[in-house]
Amino acid sequence: MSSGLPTGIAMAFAINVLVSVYFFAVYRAQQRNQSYLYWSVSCALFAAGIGASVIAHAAEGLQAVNTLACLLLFTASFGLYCGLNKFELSPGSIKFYRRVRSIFVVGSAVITVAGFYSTMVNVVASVGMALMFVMTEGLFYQRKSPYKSVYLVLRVLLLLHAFVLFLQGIVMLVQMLAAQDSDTRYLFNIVLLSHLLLTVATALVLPLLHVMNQRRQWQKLANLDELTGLPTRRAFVQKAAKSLSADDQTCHSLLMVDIDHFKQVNDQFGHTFGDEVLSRVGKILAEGLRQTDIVGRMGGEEFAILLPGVSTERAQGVADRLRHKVSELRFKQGDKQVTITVSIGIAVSHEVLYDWEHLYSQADQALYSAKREGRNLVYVFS
Ligand SMILES: Nc1nc2c(ncn2[C@@H]2O[C@H](COP(=O)(O)OP(=O)(O)OP(=O)(O)O)[C@@H](O)[C@H]2O)c(=O)[nH]1
Repeated sequence: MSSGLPTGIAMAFAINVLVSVYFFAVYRAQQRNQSYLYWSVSCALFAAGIGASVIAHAAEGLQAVNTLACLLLFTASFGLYCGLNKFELSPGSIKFYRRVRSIFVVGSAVITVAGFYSTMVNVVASVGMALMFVMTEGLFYQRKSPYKSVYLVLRVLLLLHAFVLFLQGIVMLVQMLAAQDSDTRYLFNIVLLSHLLLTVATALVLPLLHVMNQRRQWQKLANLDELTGLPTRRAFVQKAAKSLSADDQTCHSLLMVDIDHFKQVNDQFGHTFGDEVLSRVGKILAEGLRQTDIVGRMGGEEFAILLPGVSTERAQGVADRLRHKVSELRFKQGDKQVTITVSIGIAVSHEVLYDWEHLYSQADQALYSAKREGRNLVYVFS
């Protein structure tokens, strides 16, 4: 061994032990998220595999230890796959997992058998691990994620490591066939280096991504109304104002929808019944809208719908359809059937960069007129 090799090995060993302990600590802190446990075990196995291969090299002839080292390293690469397969940001399909598990079982058997042919075992292990890293990279393939660029770092490192492992396997095979014994330590150092980069990247990137994703989900939940699952007033106003300020639409229609005599509904049938009414009306309003339309619960029994690029006539048609659909709802209360109605006020912006407050106030006035005129009506602000 050159003087550089033991240093590289010692570093790889130490870093894998450290990262293993670190992942285990994160596993305990992160409500026992299994991905971290897999990665912790995977790093511990890498460290053990590195240790075993050092022993096998130091004492020539310990072929069984060399085989054990290969098995440990191969299992470690499978552990990395398993952790990412369970990671909420890159969940793999069960079918794909079963295939990879079969490859792992077959690969382990082949390594064990190849262990009887001294050098062959290193070739098989190198190629097997390369395959495992390619499979792991496959977990990100075509996956939609808001953190694509961060994942790109991991993907590149996974493929790079797979490539150098594969190269190492090929070089060892050629040497074996040519019965040569030239120096391949430079390649081994490159393998160690690329693995080191991968280990450090997973240790830094994955927990960070996890926290970022959790924060994103909490934000999403905070923007949704618990009862109806629709955006809250704040979230709706934010989205609507953004949509209004976009200059690619010529007009926007805002519909303010309010359940009629909802206080009576609550008083007569109870708050739980009132909640069910709100929930079902929310569903009806959200149904059949386009992707660009925005619906939200403004509070109490009031909802709002913004229809970008929709003129007065079409908005009136949508409002009439919704009003009709709500009036067709049937709520069971004992042996009675209860029906409800809604009033809708419409305001339409005919200018680009129409002010949100302005539009909202006009739709509210139209809604007030609909209520005043007898309810169960659609009224357009004029
Ligand atoms: N069940 C239930 N009731 C709610 C909720 N939020 C607000 N309310 C009730 O909604 C009712 C609104 O009553 P009002 O503002 O007087 O309106 P209304 O009775 O519908 O009368 P009009 O709008 O004029 O037809 C109140 O009784 C509130 O307590 C909720 O989340 N669940």
